[in-house]
Amino acid sequence: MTDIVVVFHSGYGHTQRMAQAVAAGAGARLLAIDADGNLPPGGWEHLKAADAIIFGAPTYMGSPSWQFKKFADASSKQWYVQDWKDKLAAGFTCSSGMDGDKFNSITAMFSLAMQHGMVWVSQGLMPSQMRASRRDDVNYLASYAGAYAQAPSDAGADAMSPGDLETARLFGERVAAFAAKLKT
Ligand SMILES: Cc1cc2nc3c(=O)[nH]c(=O)nc-3n(C[C@H](O)[C@H](O)[C@H](O)COP(=O)(O)O)c2cc1C
Repeated sequence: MTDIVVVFHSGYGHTQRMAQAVAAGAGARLLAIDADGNLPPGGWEHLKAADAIIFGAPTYMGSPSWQFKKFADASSKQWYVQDWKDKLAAGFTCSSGMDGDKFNSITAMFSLAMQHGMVWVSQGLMPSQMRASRRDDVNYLASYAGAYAQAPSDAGADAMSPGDLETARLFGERVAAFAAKLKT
């Protein structure tokens, strides 16, 4: 049995819906970074025990939200003792723009994972980029390094693209499949 944690921040609920979809696919537990950038009690212990940690944050001003960055900086304690070394890592983000500099958020998560000596899992889905492709197709945003979602800035979290949420679920499944392989 693998132990996978989705640790994420969400200001307005969009990334939270993504996190729920990733967790559903991975069979993971959710660990929310709060509005002050802190984990709930026991959060660091959960991360230490995990086989895989999936990072999630909204893209704000071209990078992960400051709350996620506070969490990342706080993980320097774990870095000192290499608590997360050889765990699987992966990342996802949501923003309003079709691009919106989401890649910068994923690379911030990638760099965090590399500093911790983790092993990065890519998105692993082919992009939906044909003329016949539709917005609600899986991986319509054509990401490779992590999972993307996009939600118009005047739309609530309830109006997210079903294709983006399915992309997130499949992404979680992929991380879980690798975690299971490493356990055998
Ligand atoms: C402070 C702030 C900065 C933002 N910067 C960006 C940005 O750089 N690119 C973008 O596409 N969307 C940007 N957005 C839009 C959010 O990424 C988008 O609304 C996202 O769905 C929010 O996720 P959340 O509900 O999990 O907080 C920004 C929103 C806020 C509040």
